[in-house]
Amino acid sequence: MKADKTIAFLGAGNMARSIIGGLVQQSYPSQSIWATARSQTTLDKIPAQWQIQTTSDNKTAVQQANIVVLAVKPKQLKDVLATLAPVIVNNKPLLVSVAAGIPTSQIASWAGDNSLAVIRSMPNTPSLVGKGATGLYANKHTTQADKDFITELFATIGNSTWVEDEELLHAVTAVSGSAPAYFFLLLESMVATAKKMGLTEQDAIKLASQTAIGAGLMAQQGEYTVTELKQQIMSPGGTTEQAIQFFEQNGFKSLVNDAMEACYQRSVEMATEYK
Ligand SMILES: NC(=O)C1=CN([C@@H]2O[C@H](COP(=O)(O)OP(=O)(O)OC[C@H]3O[C@@H](n4cnc5c(N)ncnc54)[C@H](O)[C@@H]3O)[C@@H](O)[C@H]2O)C=CC1
Ligand SMILES: O=C(O)[C@@H]1CCC=N1
Repeated sequence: MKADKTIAFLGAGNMARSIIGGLVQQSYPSQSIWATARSQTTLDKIPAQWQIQTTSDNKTAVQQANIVVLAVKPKQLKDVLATLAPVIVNNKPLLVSVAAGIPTSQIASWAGDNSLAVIRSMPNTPSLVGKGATGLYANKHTTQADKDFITELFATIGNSTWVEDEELLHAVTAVSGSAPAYFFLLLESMVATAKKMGLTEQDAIKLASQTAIGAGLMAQQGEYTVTELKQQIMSPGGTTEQAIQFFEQNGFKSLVNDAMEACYQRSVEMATEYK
């Protein structure tokens, strides 16, 4: 990609570090990446070999930036933007929020100008290993060039999906933003049982995580539906059938549905919680 823009990440926490790590590994010029945090302890978690620019002063980072990635917690965003409003209104960087729930209109308003270009994203932590899945929405003040750059940016760390209706980002949060944790929960449970069955933790993780990667790749190929892929493993009278029947008869699908609905509803709530 044309790496000609300076990007400032405000809030160098888990999500920002996942995206930055992905960008650095894909050779985005490290001198064009800034990351901020209030404490030095947080900044120290950024690997020194990334050689990016760090500061505890958001204003210093924003002043250099063409793109400002808002990566603090949703409840911190209002105060962060209020303090930076004068420099944002003056420099008009493209704002890219990763914050769950908070609408683009709210972000522009907190930043002091309703006509600011704001892109709202919902990435996920596998961005760190180049396998991120990101949902994107652009407000009407964003140019096609802004959208193209952000598409390319997220393409360096995985794939991305634009939605035309901002409300759909709540669903993206339930399907991919929060979802690595669902798979980690499943792996955690599988590894615990594998250990009871006699495997070492290391072998169990090696087997189960490779299985997760393989299943994901097959689903992504799209040659068969996920239902067909599931059925291909279920030999009649065999072992898989026992496990799948147990899952399905004991409410697995409704459990997944209810968990995702809870995630979605929390995202909706967060849209108004921090006004
Ligand atoms: N963790 C995840 O998997 C995902 C997180 N998100 C969103 O990313 C955002 C950040 O989440 P995490 O990285 O998980 O949280 P985090 O707590 O790891 O990171 C937030 C960082 O912001 C820093 N910070 C707090 N106040 C600040 C200020 N005034 N100026 C500069 N830095 C400040 C904190 O030191 C902290 O390191 C949230 O808005 C969340 O909704 C979105 C998608 C996935
Ligand atoms: O749990 C959260 O609120 C954030 C948003 C998506 C993933 N983590």
